[in-house]
Amino acid sequence: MTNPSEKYQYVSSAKLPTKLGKFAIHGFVETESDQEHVALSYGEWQSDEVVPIRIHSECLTGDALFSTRCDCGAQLERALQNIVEQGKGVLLYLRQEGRGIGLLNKIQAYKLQDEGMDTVEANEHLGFDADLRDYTICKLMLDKLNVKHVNLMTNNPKKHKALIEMGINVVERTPIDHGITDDNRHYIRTKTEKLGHQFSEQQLKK
Ligand SMILES: Nc1nc2c(ncn2[C@@H]2O[C@H](COP(=O)(O)OP(=O)(O)OP(=O)(O)O)[C@@H](O)[C@H]2O)c(=O)[nH]1
Ligand SMILES: [Zn+2]
Repeated sequence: MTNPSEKYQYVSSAKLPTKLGKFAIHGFVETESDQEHVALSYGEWQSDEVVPIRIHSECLTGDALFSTRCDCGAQLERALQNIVEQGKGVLLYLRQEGRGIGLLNKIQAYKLQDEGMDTVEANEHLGFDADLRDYTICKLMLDKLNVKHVNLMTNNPKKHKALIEMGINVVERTPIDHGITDDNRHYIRTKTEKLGHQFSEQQLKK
């Protein structure tokens, strides 16, 4: 098995003041593809402390353009707020747009959804698996930030499993069920029924 540190490199860090608080930003690159990823960190910790973390997959439409087709923008904001409220934490922002199919393919998938398919059917119609994401780089990012024990903010059991397999101690999982709207209720139900995300019926009815 290839050592993750040969596939990915840490590049640099800088201050990142935001409207939510004063973070630092850390840049990483996949050496073969030149794909760039970033981590945001807030506060300080020792390696034996449990650190709240969010692994967030890029969603240009939701994160930056206020789309309510999905819950990404609300989850991103809530995760950063949680980190600031707890005084420490890390956001791994992975450039895996469209669950790994890329932005323009995601827009093609959206069109198919406008015509009646769900997110999984649309991906498959375009010739992709439902979810192409790879979380290997998280290990290098967390090692670099001295994080070994985490409280993971997610509803996605695949992220939980991936961290455990790479030797990260997932002490706790915090659900992140913000941003459910009438526009994305069907999208979230598909995630629950076909991709294994953990939303309760009560959350889906909100
Ligand atoms: N292919 C595809 N990707 C989508 C679609 N809607 C959102 N995405 C992408 O889905 C990714 C977010 O994944 P989600 O399944 O919403 O959530 P998650 O990251 O698995 O789980 P959480 O940690 O609970 O948020 C982002 O990369 C989005 O760009 C869609 O309709 N089709
Ligand atoms: Zn999204």
